[in-house]
Amino acid sequence: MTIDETTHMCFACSPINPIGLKLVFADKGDTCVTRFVPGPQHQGWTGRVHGGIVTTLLDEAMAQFLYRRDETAVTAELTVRFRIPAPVGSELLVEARQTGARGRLLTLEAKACLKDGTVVAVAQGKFLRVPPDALG
Ligand SMILES: CCCCC/C=C\C/C=C\C/C=C\C/C=C\CCCC(=O)SCCNC(=O)CCNC(=O)[C@H](O)C(C)(C)COP(=O)(O)OP(=O)(O)OC[C@H]1O[C@@H](n2cnc3c(N)ncnc32)[C@H](O)[C@@H]1OP(=O)(O)O
Repeated sequence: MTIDETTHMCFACSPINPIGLKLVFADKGDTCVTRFVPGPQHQGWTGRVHGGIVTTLLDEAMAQFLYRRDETAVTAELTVRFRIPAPVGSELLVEARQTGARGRLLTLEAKACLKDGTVVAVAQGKFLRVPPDALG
């Protein structure tokens, strides 16, 4: 599946979505990685990044892992454990890897860490393969 990079508006990864996170991904070994510095506009409780934003980072890293390997799949289930509050202004390193595949079901995990390696949040994701034309 090929996405038109000039028109897609994904909140997480589009370079042209004006309110998007504009994440850029790379493959590193058997993982897919990105970095993000959350700003004050991404907070929930004062000084802490909104959990939905952290969840978006984890979900998108897993989806990108699959997309970059020519899988067309959607998030069917997502579990996130928030270990510590993510501070606004501190870079988050996010990485995702695949943990299994059975029929249409693909399982992945992702984690978000601070630069010193402290784990902020971890996620388990289940993705279901769908026909490429189902994703527009
Ligand atoms: C890799 C994805 C593409 C990513 C592209 C990335 C970058 C490209 C650049 C730009 C693209 C722009 C945007 C990027 C977009 C998104 C990235 C983030 C990812 C998301 O944000 S994505 C949105 C949220 N997501 C949804 O919007 C899904 C809504 N939902 C559905 O679309 C259906 O619900 C579906 C398809 C999931 C299933 O529907 P269905 O009708 O096809 O299948 P059905 O329900 O019959 O299940 C069949 C068999 O799977 C089993 N099964 C089902 N669910 C299970 C579970 N959770 N655990 C264990 N087993 C499960 C059943 O038990 C059954 O098993 P059995 O066959 O044995 O009976």
